[in-house]
Amino acid sequence: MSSPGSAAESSTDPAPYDALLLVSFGGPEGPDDVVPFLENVTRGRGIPRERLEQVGEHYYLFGGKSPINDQNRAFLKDLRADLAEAGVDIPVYWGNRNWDPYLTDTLAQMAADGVQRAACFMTSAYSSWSSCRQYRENLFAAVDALPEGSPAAPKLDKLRHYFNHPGFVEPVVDATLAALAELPDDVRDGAHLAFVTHSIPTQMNDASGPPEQGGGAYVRQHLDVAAVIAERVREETGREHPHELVYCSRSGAPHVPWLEPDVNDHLAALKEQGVPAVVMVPVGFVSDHMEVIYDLDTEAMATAEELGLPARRAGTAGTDPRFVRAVRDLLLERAAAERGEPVERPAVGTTGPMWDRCPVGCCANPRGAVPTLTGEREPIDQ
Ligand SMILES: CC1=C(CCC(=O)O)c2cc3nc(cc4[nH]c(cc5[nH]c(cc1n2)c(C)c5CCC(=O)O)c(CCC(=O)O)c4C)C(CCC(=O)O)=C3C
Ligand SMILES: [Fe+2]
Repeated sequence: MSSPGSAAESSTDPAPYDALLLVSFGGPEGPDDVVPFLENVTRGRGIPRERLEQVGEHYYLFGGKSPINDQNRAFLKDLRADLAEAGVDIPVYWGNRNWDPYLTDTLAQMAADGVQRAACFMTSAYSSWSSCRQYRENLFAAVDALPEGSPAAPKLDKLRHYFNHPGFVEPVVDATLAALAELPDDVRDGAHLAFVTHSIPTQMNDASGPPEQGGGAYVRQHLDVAAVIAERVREETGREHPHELVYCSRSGAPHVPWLEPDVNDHLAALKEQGVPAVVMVPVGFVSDHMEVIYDLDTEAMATAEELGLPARRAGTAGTDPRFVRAVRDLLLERAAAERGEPVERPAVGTTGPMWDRCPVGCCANPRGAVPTLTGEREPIDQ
């Protein structure tokens, strides 16, 4: 952790950055948006039609509206307030991969506003093609889509991965403690912690992280942070709750291997083993978007109920002030680093602070090379 008076905390200077860009996934805002949104997400992906119809139903169950855009609006509001209060003078923009405001429109606006160099914060904390590199491809495509003769696009940098930043982890520790506290007294002590993240194809996990580290970064990063949270929970409760990493939201064709076990199968296995209760900790997600409110709160909770397994779901980092502040800290840390000043890089667990620029070939696209921005060499193919 940085101490008072450290370079990272005393400076409020965002230079060389003159803008911050929140990069997210996007989601439908009403029933008419659901099909076009799903088409945007799955273009060229070979996801079975039945799966798409099912996922459409998840959205219709919530009025055709994903919570993710409102969550990003709330985050932006708090982030702008945090920056203003700390005296960090910088505009904050927002662009999505799959829905309005689209990154292409946001980049055009930033160019028109004369932004020279922007730091990008992604609402996705871990390494993998889906959770990191694909956003970097989206940034390239957004810049590439600027019409001929329009003002030059800003230079873009991605703020480092924050899955192991204390500002992301500590809110999840507290949320886990709160969920444990909600369990009935007679089952709490024996409860397991089921850390949940988005399943991805095993091949995508194998290709995650820098090639010279042998891949598997997606799972490794989750295991690292899960161990940290479980240990922090042990410190706070004086009791060790066994923990596992499990997965939700598998899509893709059945013959393609994805990361397992699925959270629902895991709940059944826990019941079978005589485990008295479980807390699901959606450590792979930064806010309570559709994967959380459908796949966990609706589906997995129904599974737990059927099994007669007492279960609670821990909250996500969301708009916790510590998480909002982490964005400010990451911005100022990177700004100082870019100015050549010494910086402290807070990180928990065993992985250590992540790089500022993704190495060449990091998180390879399973479908072949696509140019990206914000890496060590850009724009690059793999
Ligand atoms: C790792 C990961 C994250 C976490 C990191 C991050 O946050 O980025 C994430 C987030 C999200 N995924 C989301 C929605 C969807 N993801 C899909 C499909 C897929 N996700 C994948 C991976 C991930 N996804 C993969 C490998 C696919 C298969 C197709 C492909 O290779 O791309 C599909 C298609 C239907 C289906 O098959 O489920 C939908 C609708 C939403 C919005 C939720 C809302 O609306 O509230 C969010 C935040
Ligand atoms: Fe997804």
